[in-house]
Amino acid sequence: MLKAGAVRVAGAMSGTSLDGVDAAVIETDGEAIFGFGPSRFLPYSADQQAVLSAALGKWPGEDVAQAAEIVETVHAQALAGLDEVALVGFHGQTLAHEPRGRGTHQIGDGAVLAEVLGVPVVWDFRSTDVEMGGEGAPLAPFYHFALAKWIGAEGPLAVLNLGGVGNLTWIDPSKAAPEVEGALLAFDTGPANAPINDLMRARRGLACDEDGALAATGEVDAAVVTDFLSSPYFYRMPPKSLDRNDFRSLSQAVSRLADGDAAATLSACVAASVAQGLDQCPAPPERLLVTGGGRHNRTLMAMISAAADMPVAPIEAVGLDGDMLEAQAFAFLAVRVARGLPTSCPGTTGVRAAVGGGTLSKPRKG
Ligand SMILES: Nc1ncnc2c1ncn2[C@@H]1O[C@H](COP(=O)(O)OP(=O)(O)OP(=O)(O)O)[C@@H](O)[C@H]1O
Ligand SMILES: CC(=O)N[C@H]1[C@@H]2OC[C@@H](O2)[C@@H](O)[C@@H]1O[C@H](C)C(=O)O
Repeated sequence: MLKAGAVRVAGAMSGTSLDGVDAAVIETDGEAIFGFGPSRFLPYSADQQAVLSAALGKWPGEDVAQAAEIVETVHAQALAGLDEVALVGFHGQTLAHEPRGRGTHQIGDGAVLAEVLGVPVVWDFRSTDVEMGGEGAPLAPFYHFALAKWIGAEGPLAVLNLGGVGNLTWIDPSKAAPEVEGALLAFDTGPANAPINDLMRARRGLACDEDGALAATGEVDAAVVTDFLSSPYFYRMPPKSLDRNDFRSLSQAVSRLADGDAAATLSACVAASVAQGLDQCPAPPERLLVTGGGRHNRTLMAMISAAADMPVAPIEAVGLDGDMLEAQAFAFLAVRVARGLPTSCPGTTGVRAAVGGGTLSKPRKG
């Protein structure tokens, strides 16, 4: 039985690591969470990944039709039959992100998906925020706020997502709503899995440093970490956001290192940027809960625990699913858009005022 006011809604996310599509169902009214439904991960094939990878960095007007079709098809497959839902939140695939320049570009047409699934779809979540002077990212923080309430947190806590890029949300759960001043501060911490994956692909032909096994064998080159931390990005006050391939020079910086040392050094850079991010929080969080694929990397997690001055744990410690959090977030945000509630605010994206992004596309009848 659905709680009064709640809807069953699916969300889907194709992240910056280009591994595939996460899809998950939750029950929510866009403010509180009432329950979690089924979830599914559908990987891209190597050929599909190659097409998506080649499309990275492209902007509207450039030919990305083949990549967009892949994104729409794999999402349709991941969402079809997942559960009976009233609404879908569809993030799409980010190809390029330059909020202070050319904007933000996600591919995948929500109107097409609405027709295929026969369900209303909310999509294009980031453009309005950027048009209103915001970073357009991160957007999961409003969901993190609802999760903090769900787990009954009382003091400030932080959620770290280790995807292709890392992002951190500081939450004061004593506030009444996410858009209230002082409830949230959120920003991208720096590169996370993307440079590690790129190294593994180039040196070993592998998708990632499984469990951090390679990094565990290496020595950290401290000079590379120090140089990385001197980037102006780390001195910018949050909110702030990154494109997947910002910090491309980091790959160059480890090119002369042996494989294990390079993996250890990249992981240490990620941990150092997380520590830097924690220092930019308004007050020390009581704990750091880690979500996203990087929490499976034991070496990276150990480095983050050593660098952070607080308990660090995968988000499973509070009964949540760290592999599906972002898909759930876009389900939650879809309901907020449908209800006309904001999805970002000055504390999460630097937008001028709280704003709701997203386009609602309904399937044609008949
Ligand atoms: N067992 C593992 N060991 C090491 N790394 C892992 C493991 N499992 C997943 N990962 C890393 O997590 C990545 C996937 O994480 P996730 O799905 O959170 O990223 P994403 O959603 O694509 O990115 P983003 O949050 O930036 O959009 C993989 O590409 C890999 O680097
Ligand atoms: C532009 C874009 O797609 N950014 C992603 C990316 O992946 C992680 C980090 O960079 C975060 O800012 C964001 O995704 C999550 C889901 C967010 O918006 O909260």
